[in-house]
Amino acid sequence: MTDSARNALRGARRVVVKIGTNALTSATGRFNRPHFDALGQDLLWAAEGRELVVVSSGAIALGMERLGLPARPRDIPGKQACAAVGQSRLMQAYEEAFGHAARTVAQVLLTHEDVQERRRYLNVKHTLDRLLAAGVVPVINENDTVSVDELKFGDNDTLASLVAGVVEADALVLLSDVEGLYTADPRRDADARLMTSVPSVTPEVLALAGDTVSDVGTGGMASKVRAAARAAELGIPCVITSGAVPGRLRGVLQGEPLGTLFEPAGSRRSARTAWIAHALRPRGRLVVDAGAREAIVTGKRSLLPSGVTGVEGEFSRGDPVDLADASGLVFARGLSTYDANELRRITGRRSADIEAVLGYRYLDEAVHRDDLAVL
Ligand SMILES: Nc1ncnc2c1ncn2[C@@H]1O[C@H](COP(=O)(O)OP(=O)(O)O)[C@@H](O)[C@H]1O
Ligand SMILES: N[C@@H](CCC(=O)OP(=O)(O)O)C(=O)O
Repeated sequence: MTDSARNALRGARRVVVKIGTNALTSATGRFNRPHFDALGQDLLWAAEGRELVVVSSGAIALGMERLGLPARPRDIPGKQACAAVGQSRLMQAYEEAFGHAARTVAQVLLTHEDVQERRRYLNVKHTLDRLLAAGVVPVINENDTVSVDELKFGDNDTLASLVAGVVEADALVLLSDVEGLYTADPRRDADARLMTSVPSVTPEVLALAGDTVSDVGTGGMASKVRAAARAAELGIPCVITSGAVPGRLRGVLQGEPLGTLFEPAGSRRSARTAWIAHALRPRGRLVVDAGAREAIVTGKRSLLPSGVTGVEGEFSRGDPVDLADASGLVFARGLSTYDANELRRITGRRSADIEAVLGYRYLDEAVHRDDLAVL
């Protein structure tokens, strides 16, 4: 499997590359321009004959430097102000790196809501598709200046994996300041060994990755492993490797055994199912009986009101809801056909009774199969 996944990387036509703050800055947190220029060469190489999407961090670090701040601000407005200053510096650097080769870049700033709401998700997808068709390299970052805490992706590793799903990428490469996932944090443990491949992300694998120890990065290795797991689940191979060593990206896309490869799960889930499973925040929860759970998980059927035993939370039509069994275990996520009050009134009823109870009927299903993702 590892060999075929490495070969798949060589054949990848649409690639998402995430560049972490640590890959752009020196140990003192300053923008490392010579290093960025070398990285730019790798990116240009990657963009040749492929569709390349860059997800780049660095706005806050570059803004901090320009504003002369000694440490990363802890408060949200402080971070937002740094990002506003740093983002234009960051784009200027990408403009120059790609401009030398007459390649065009585009700035795309996203918040969680942009991939949470179906209409906006499609807007993002269509825009990115159009940019790629025109040979443009989108450079994406979180829209730090407008996003508030609850809306934040939290880290650009998550954003990159969501973007990989949105554009249905063939490969995701996360560039950090380490060679990949080690058996322990290599900064703290000299005996830590590099894992060359991860067939599936188990709780043991997740436990290897610590939180960030640097002042400039936010996600740490743990967020990279989670992002890699999400990509793998979408059927997208993901490699974590070093952006600090020139040529690593090139080598990975040539199928060389570099970094840590997270092997893709067998089948590729449809973009829509992936969006429901991963990009949405549930607004409520439907508790279902054992028969309904069985029908959904094994029979790949819709959820009917007759199988619903409880409705928790307040949500509107079309909102994402978790589906839980009687023990509280969440096993699926979907879009509710009815709002919470409507569902409470038709809970346990046959679909044929919906109209008599509500006076109208949208669909027979509480959650339609097409709007359901089993987790
Ligand atoms: N098991 C591990 N393997 C590799 N790196 C680890 C591990 N656990 C913790 N880390 C730390 O995670 C850091 C990378 O995360 P982060 O600082 O968020 O980088 P970035 O800015 O690239 O997103 C590494 O420098 C390393 O010290
Ligand atoms: N959006 C922020 C980066 C957030 C982030 O995830 O940083 P990192 O962990 O370095 O990838 C910025 O541009 O500074």
